[in-house]
Order: sequence, then C-alpha cells, then structure tokens
Amino acid sequence: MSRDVDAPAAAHVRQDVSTVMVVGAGLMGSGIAQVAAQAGLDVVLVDDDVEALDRAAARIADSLARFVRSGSLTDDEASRARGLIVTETDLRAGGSSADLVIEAIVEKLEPKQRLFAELDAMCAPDVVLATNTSQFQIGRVAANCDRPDRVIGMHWSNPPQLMKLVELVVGPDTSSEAVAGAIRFLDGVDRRHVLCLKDVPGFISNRMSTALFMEGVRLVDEGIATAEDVDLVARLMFGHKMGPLETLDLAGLDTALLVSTALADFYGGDRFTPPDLLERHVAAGRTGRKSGSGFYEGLS
Ligand SMILES: CC(=O)CC(=O)SCCNC(=O)CCNC(=O)[C@H](O)C(C)(C)COP(=O)(O)OP(=O)(O)OC[C@H]1O[C@@H](n2cnc3c(N)ncnc32)[C@H](O)[C@@H]1OP(=O)(O)O
Ligand SMILES: NC(=O)C1=CN([C@@H]2O[C@H](COP(=O)(O)OP(=O)(O)OC[C@H]3O[C@@H](n4cnc5c(N)ncnc54)[C@H](O)[C@@H]3O)[C@@H](O)[C@H]2O)C=CC1
Repeated sequence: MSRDVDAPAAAHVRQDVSTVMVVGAGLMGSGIAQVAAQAGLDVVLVDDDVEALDRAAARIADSLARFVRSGSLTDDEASRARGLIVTETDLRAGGSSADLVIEAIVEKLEPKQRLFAELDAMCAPDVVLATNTSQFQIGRVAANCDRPDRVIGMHWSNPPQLMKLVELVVGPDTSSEAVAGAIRFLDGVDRRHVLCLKDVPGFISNRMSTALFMEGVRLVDEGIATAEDVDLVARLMFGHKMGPLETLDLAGLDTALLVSTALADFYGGDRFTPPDLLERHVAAGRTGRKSGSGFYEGLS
C-alpha cells in the first residue's frame, strides 16, 4: 500500500531507556519505580507532596527487604536498586534527562492533562510519555500535547513489584514506534504485556475487574453476604488469589471509586455503578490498606 503523500512521517521514538521518570509516588508510582530500579535503570521519582515521597521511600525499602528475606534479591542487589532511585518534588529535575516518562498521579483528568502539557514542553521530542491511568482514554490524556503519537497507556497491575502483567493501551494517534518502544522497555523490566487495541475507557482489565468488584460490593451492601464470604467464593470457586473486596482494599477504595464512577458515567447501565457502601467507606476515610481499614480492619 502506498503511503499518503500528505501524511506526516512517523516521528522518531527513543527506543533505548536508561533513565525513567515516574511522576506520582503513591502505591503505583513507588512500585513502578522499584521495578525499573531492580532492572538496573536510573529512576527519578517525582511527587508534588514531600510526605508522599517519604512514604514511597519507606514502601520501597520495605518491599526490597521482603525480596531479600525471601531470597529473590541479595543485600547488594537491594541496595543497588535503592541507590538508583532519586526522589524529587520538581518535575524539571527529571524532565531533561528522562528517556521515558511514566505518569502515575491521581485518577483525575484535568491534573493528568495539565501534567502531560508540562511534560510535552520539557521532555526531548523523541521521548514516549506513558500514562498508568486505570480507565481514561489515552486520546483525552494527550489532549494538550503536541506529541499524541508518542503518548501511550501503560497500565500496570497492583502491586507492580509482584504482578507480571502490564496492559498497553493504544491511543487514536499512538504510533507503532511508540508501541514498540514501550514493549522493549517492558521486556527489559521482565514484564509481560497485553495490547488494548482500541482507546476505550477501562481498557481490557478494568472493564472486567470493575464489573466484578462492584458486584461484590453490591452483594455486601444489600446484606446478601459478608465480605469474607464474597471473597471466599472468588478464592475457592473461581480460584482467584484474592477476592474482590480484598483486592479493593489493596488497590485503594478512593481510586476504585474514581474509576467506577468514570466508567459508569461513560457506559451507563448498572454494571460499573459504585454502590453506596463504597462511597460511605471513602467518605469515612476507610480507603483500604493505605489508611489501615476498608472492607476489613487492621490492614497494613
Ligand atoms: C485499579 C487498577 O487499575 C487495576 C489493578 O491493579 S486492580 C488489582 C490487581 N491486582 C490483583 O488482583 C492482585 C491479586 N492478588 C495477588 O495476585 C496476590 O494476592 C499478591 C501477588 C498480591 C500477593 O500474593 P499472596 O501469595 O496472596 O500474598 P502473600 O502471602 O502476602 O505474599 C507472597 C509473598 O510475596 C511477598 N510480598 C508481598 N508483598 C510484597 C511486596 N510489596 N514486595 C515484595 N514482596 C512482597 C510476601 O512477603 C510473600 O513472601 P514469602 O512467600 O517469602 O513469604
Ligand atoms: N491503585 C491501583 O491499584 C492502581 C492504580 N492505577 C492508577 O495509577 C494512578 C495512581 O494511583 P495510586 O498510586 O493508587 O494513587 P495514590 O493516591 O496512591 O498516589 C497518587 C500520587 O500522585 C501524587 N500527585 C497527585 N497529583 C500530582 C501532580 N500533579 N504531580 C505530581 N504528583 C502528583 C499524589 O501526591 C500521590 O502521592 C491512578 O491513575 C490510578 O488510577 C493503575 C493501576 C492500579
């Protein structure tokens, strides 16, 4: 097939990554930063909240120590990984040196769009900007960028340190070179990928999981089952490693509420609608492991 003479040539995309900037040092950003550092990459981990950076450093140290205890890492490997991560509150600290950026800030569209415009202005033109959004369409996240062909969804599973699957989401303008660069990076950090071929909210995984998670919450909210029994059905009948309510406590009820609300708004119907119980827990600050309680008590 001959190429349309008016079509712009595909922009060059940097394929070799030695420095990664991860923006957002919460549950996901800290885990992604750790995975990259364990693979020997330099990491600049940025958050606008200095306390979030302190919590991230503690979480990473704890996780590395667990890997040492289980024999998957030596002491030297753990301290090398820790030494490869620099924490910063200023985006510009990593903007000029990054070969790849992975955004993992709060699941709200405007802050993500603002951040992508800033990243677009400060990063080298051949750098891919990836978003770890749970459900926003990539075209919307990239709306204020001059490089939508170099923006991609890179949706990690929680906890990134343990989960091997990452979902790549192809936006309406994402180039095949950007997809190839993202795959090369994921291969290098020992992660498998799946490709979501259309830019739909929730992609593959969160259309599947949110429907299940919200149905689990609804069963509890309607007084039909306890959280324990809903989770036991998932574990023993379906063979899942964790039940839906345990997984929500792991992922963060606040993030899950943002995700389910956005999916319910987009798709309509009931399948993604957050039950009142989820809203009540979030309003009461019961956001799961990150706050110590959620569907279960005494979490850490
Ligand atoms: C919201 C979104 O957009 C999308 C999402 O991500 S939704 C969430 C998706 N994730 C899931 O569904 C997770 C489902 N759960 C699981 O796969 C597993 O339960 C799990 C991998 C999280 C933990 O595995 P497990 O066997 O159930 O738990 P557990 O026994 O506590 O841990 C197993 C080992 O990992 C270690 N471990 C646990 N967390 C760790 C961490 N953060 N870092 C390092 N090691 C860790 C433990 O110390 C333990 O080591 P030993 O075997 O040496 O004792
Ligand atoms: N929690 C989960 O299980 C999963 C979450 N995700 C997605 O990853 C992203 C992050 O989620 P979590 O880590 O759970 O959230 P979190 O709430 O733990 O962390 C978000 C961090 O981003 C920081 N932040 C917010 N705005 C910022 C900005 N403009 N610049 C720099 N830092 C900023 C906050 O201070 C906070 O530390 C969201 O898009 C979420 O939907 C994706 C997969 C799984």
